[in-house]
Amino acid sequence: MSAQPHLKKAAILLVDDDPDVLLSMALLLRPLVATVRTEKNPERLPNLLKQERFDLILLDMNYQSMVNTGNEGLYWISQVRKLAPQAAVVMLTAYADIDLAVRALKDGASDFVVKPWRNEKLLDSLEEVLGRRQARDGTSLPRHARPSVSVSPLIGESEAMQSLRYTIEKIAPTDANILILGENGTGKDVVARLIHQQSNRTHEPFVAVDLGALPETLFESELFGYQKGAFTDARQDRPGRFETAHTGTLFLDEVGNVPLPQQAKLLSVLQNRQVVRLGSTIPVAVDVRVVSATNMPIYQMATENRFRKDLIYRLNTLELTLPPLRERGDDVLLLARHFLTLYAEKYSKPVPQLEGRALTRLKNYGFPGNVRELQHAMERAVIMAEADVLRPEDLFFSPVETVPPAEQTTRLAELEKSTINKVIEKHHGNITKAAKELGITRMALYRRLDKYDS
Ligand SMILES: Nc1ncnc2c1ncn2[C@@H]1O[C@H](COP(=O)(O)OP(=O)(O)OP(=O)(O)O)[C@@H](O)[C@H]1O
Repeated sequence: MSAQPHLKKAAILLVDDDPDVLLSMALLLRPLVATVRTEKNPERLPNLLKQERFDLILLDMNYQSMVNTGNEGLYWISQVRKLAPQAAVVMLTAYADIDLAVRALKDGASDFVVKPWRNEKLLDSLEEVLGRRQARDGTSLPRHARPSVSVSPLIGESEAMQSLRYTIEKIAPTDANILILGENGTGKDVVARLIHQQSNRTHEPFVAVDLGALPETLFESELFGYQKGAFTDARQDRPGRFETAHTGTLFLDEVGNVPLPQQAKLLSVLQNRQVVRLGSTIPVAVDVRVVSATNMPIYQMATENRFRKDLIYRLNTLELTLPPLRERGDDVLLLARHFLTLYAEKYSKPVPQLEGRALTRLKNYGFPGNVRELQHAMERAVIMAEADVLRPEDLFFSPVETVPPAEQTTRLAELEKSTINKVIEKHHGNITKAAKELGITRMALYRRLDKYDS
């Protein structure tokens, strides 16, 4: 165990306009701290704090470019407290500024360090501040580490779901890599988080990467990190997701979308359990449990040489397949009621009742978009429902899930055309009355009729 366990996991930002101070602090801290950033110009703080989350900010009280009253320091404490309330602030002050340091403490700083500092003393102070902060708000220190990851409840009492829950309980604590298969919206993300939550790594980081949304060009820098100068925009060293997930769980979502050349790189990191940041030659050991997920037919892809078999074997020490919603029997109703209650509360509406024809419609629908589609349909129903009991018409199942876009447009146009014809027939060809019933102007109705004629 490291003598400074909190420092080891922390992300620290150093702000001082003296480059020598920044350099010597960074040299001292880098070997001991997970992430160290330095910033010369305090004006950049608001931007930096929006982009990144820090556990501790070491802030100088005086800046030469400004009036030397120490008020700049106090001003910046107040800004940090607003923009990054989770971060502890430690002030750097000159010996003569002790009164000011005391004011800084009153304004919310956690401690102060007097320049010139003694290295051991500085490290002790930072470690102590980080420890106190963790005890206070129960957050563990690395950016992504929380006592437990936030997980939606896994609802379902069908046999398939009960057996899934049992399997998760059994495999979560094993540390084996897990591949989760299943159609879109079946709950792969929820299950990945649950596995982390029930694992021995629960207090360590859970880091999720959507590989489907990651452009090929960013794959390496995002996953493996980079060293300052590795490419034009690499202004600072940055750890990748593997390093950030160190000692925790890395969730590789949409792993089936990774192109072959990147698959080789991923495989090599998983085999060697170390990453080399872009622009560096020094390997960094990483201890991560990898949970991955995909809705692609990954085994078929392997037979077609579109996915590496050896990579599958690294990922699927254990494998889970989530059943589609249409195979979960009455779970559809449990989930529907769960989402109706959830959204009724969110939108401050009464919980609509689900019975009769609406219930039948729900039971008979196939849910190609699975739980996500059901969730959206229930949210919409809560917003649109006009009575206490839902009607079948209140249940809108997205055609997007079932019909390709071109066909949808044609279908909508057909629906519109037949509705217009029916209304005109009903009014025996009286365009004024038909337009009124349709809620459009006569001109608009004529334009529609022209369009259908052409
Ligand atoms: N069993 C469940 N109980 C409650 N909510 C669920 C359940 N399964 C899924 N959900 C909810 O449905 C939505 C979709 O789930 P999730 O994102 O986990 O699916 P996914 O399989 O990862 O989808 P994709 O393949 O598109 O990434 C989420 O809002 C999730 O909270």
